[in-house]
Amino acid sequence: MAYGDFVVMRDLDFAIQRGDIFIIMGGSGCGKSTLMRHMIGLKQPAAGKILIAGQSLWDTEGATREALLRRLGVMYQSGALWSSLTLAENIGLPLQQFTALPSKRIREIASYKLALVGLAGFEDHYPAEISGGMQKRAGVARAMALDPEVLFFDEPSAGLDPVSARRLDDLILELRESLGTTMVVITHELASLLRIGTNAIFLDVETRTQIAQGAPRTLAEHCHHPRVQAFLSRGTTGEAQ
Ligand SMILES: Nc1ncnc2c1ncn2[C@@H]1O[C@H](COP(=O)(O)OP(=O)(O)OP(=O)(O)O)[C@@H](O)[C@H]1O
Repeated sequence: MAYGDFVVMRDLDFAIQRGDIFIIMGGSGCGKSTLMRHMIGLKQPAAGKILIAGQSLWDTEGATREALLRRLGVMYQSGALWSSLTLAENIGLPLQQFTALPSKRIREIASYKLALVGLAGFEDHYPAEISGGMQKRAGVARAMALDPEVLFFDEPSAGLDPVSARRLDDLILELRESLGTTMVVITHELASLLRIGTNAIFLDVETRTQIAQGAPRTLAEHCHHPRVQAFLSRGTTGEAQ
């Protein structure tokens, strides 16, 4: 992965299995967001391939590429909600854009998605009328609008109090359990990543490559690399920020 001549990371090689809660770990500026941008089709790798269900994302185009990208959903830090739209309208927007469903059906799907994230009855609220934790959950509902097989989260609990952050983790676990959605999560939150992560990679800013791979709890116990250990054994509020 590179920006011009600046190589952010090289020799990355990992696989995410269906149903994984896959954590992208590493210190500030190592390239976590950049990696996510590559995986969701926003940035092309300088070298190498990203395969989704065996198809190379950056070697496809047109309808094939669109179909691949439709399998992915993204929940950004802010939840990326439009403040001038109600929650139901926010969730309906991708459905309006990408399907030919009638508006009554779109409204029903929006209600269903809101119920999934514990926001039944909040269809006609505006984002500013609900709490930060609820906004994040509405953001998850929006990311789920088109029933993605893989859901990406960039620092989902940033800015949340510990109780709301834990509820968001519970939601990630529940959705994985009930819908089988694969989750890819960038997070610094140690308690969270140890609790929910089933697999992970650690990106090392010094060597500019991955230096550990595996379940976070296993890495915490068995990985002896000093920088991985330092990351996984710090207090719950991170020095690695
Ligand atoms: N658009 C860009 N152009 C040039 N360099 C960039 C660009 N975006 C990020 N970088 C650089 O690439 C490196 C990786 O950045 P990135 O944001 O992916 O890291 P990160 O691990 O997500 O960081 P953080 O944990 O602070 O969010 C950094 O050195 C950053 O300055």
